[in-house]
Amino acid sequence: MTRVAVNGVTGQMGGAVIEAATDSEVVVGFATSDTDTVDGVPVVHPADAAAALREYDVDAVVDFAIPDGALTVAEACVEAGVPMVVGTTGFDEDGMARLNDASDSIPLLKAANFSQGIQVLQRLVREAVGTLEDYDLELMETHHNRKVDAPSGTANSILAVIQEERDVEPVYGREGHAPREEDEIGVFARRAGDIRGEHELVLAGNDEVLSLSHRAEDRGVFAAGALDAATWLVGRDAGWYAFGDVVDA
Ligand SMILES: NC(=O)C1=CN([C@@H]2O[C@H](COP(=O)(O)OP(=O)(O)OC[C@H]3O[C@@H](n4cnc5c(N)ncnc54)[C@H](OP(=O)(O)O)[C@@H]3O)[C@@H](O)[C@H]2O)C=CC1
Ligand SMILES: O=C(O)C1=N[C@H](C(=O)O)C[C@H](O)C1
Repeated sequence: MTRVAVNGVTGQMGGAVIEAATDSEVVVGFATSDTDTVDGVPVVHPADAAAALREYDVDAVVDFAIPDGALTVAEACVEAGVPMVVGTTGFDEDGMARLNDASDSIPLLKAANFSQGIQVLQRLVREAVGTLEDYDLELMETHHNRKVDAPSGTANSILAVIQEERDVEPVYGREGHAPREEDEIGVFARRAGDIRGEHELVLAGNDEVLSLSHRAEDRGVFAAGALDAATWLVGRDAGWYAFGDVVDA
């Protein structure tokens, strides 16, 4: 059984990871709030993460927190020589560079979305955008009202795939007199209720519309994917890995 530490253990995804851990064992969690345990899992402050990784003999860290917290724990993973699965989204350029630096020393796998459906959606997006070359593109995502980053990490990763196929400029919402330019892609983020995560790419020609969409119905899908990634990552060489490496394995 993989011995896992969960960063962001007091959060929505932290709880989902504890619940999904049947083939692995969550032995410790990290969070800043003054909480001793979550579902029987001891909670340690991220500042003490390196010592805890050793004390609890952790095989891999699964992270769903905030960028600053993820970076603190990435540095602890480097210090303790423990692989890390990063699920947190919303890193800036400097944060991404620091994760990259960490991956020089430890195996680090980062994914904006740990569902298998999104992996397939990314392939379909590439094919559709590459084939329907002159169709207008619009990208939409919807999440729960507690999500802090926008657009979602998944929407940004879909946009990155699109931009590998086509030279389009994102326009983040429209207001007032805003006619559509030929080379633009509208990107829209909605926040409401407890929606787990919905993504849709619309490709519109003059007489037809193709819509590619995905809806996560339970956080357990992300938690299970991240735990699979953690088990897969143990024993790998230091480096940067993607969820596709796990799904294709
Ligand atoms: N890749 C994927 O498949 C998915 C990614 N996500 C991403 O995961 C992240 C978390 O989402 P969610 O669980 O909904 O968010 P929550 O707000 O519910 O949880 C965030 C957690 O981070 C903790 N935290 C805050 N500051 C720090 C810190 N400095 N160090 C360590 N932990 C800290 C919080 O606890 P405390 O305040 O006690 O420190 C809390 O436990 C988001 O970036 C989200 O986009 C979400 C779902 C799927
Ligand atoms: O915050 C969330 O909830 C989610 N975040 C990820 C993202 O930003 O893409 C993945 C998923 O959509 C849920």
